Amino acid sequence: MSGNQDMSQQRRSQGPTLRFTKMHGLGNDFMVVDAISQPFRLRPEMIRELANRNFGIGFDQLLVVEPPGLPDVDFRYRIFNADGSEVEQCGNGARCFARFVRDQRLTNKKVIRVQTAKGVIELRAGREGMVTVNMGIPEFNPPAIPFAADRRKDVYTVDVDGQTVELSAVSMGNPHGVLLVDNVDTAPVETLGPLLERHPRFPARANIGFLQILDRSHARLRVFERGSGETLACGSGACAAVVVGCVRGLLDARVEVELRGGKLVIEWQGEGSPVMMEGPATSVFEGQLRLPGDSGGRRRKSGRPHKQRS
Ligand SMILES: N[C@@H](CCC[C@H](N)C(=O)O)C(=O)O
Repeated sequence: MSGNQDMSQQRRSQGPTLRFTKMHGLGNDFMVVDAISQPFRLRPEMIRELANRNFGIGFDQLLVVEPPGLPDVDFRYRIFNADGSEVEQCGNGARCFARFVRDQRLTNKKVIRVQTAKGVIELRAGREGMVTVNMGIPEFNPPAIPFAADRRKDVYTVDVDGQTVELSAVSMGNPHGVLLVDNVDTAPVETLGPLLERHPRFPARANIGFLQILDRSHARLRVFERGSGETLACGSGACAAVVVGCVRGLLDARVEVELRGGKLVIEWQGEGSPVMMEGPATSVFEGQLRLPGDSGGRRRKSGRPHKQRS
């Protein structure tokens, strides 16, 4: 067999090539895949391998762009956590999604409607890489979050690890628990975060936010994300935290939220209104990888720096 034949046989057994873009919103990082112009299907164990920061590409979430399944919608937006679980919402990802579909010329619209697992959200591309997302109306009804409680309350007491903590629960399309803390730098994110993420009162698990209020329009936040661990920023977590702060009478309608990776502006006019989130979306590089022909073996990856467009 010649060297060329040898190589092409090896390529076939290694499977197809997948193009992707690495992006982030305030350090919450993503692998973004266009599943409109290339075939795409990954099993959870392969997503876990790709998310691995040592042996894979490394990301908090995988975002997949698909054709819409509804009228009057531009795309379908699918989100997978680093642990391979598919979820309903990702705010920082939504801003990157808007930038990606415009950079890749999948649309030239400035206002983009996307179908998520929990309804339609609207993304508005602004200047200098900024994107505003209408994140929808928050849901406080316990079964809809889902959170185990016999009636809705602004604050619940939860027993965890031999102690009682107070938290608020809300869905931004995905489930969130929010705890008020005096200082995010010393908050027990690494210890309470994973315990509350998997607490039996959150039957679908939850993202756990630790909120420090500075004044009525400024807050700091750290989030231990369901299925990904603590991230540098969580967009839906920032929305959940502001909504909780408003409901508890501690925050005004427009709040600047400082996360470990940077700042988001969140606006909420109160019950029955949608939450608006504004922040940046950044492309880091484009790459391609060869998927294994059969299952989850190691893969080669290559990347080239991405030219930023604002
Ligand atoms: N980083 C995201 C949230 C991603 C999904 C989340 N981990 C979940 O499981 O619900 C954001 O910016 O909102």
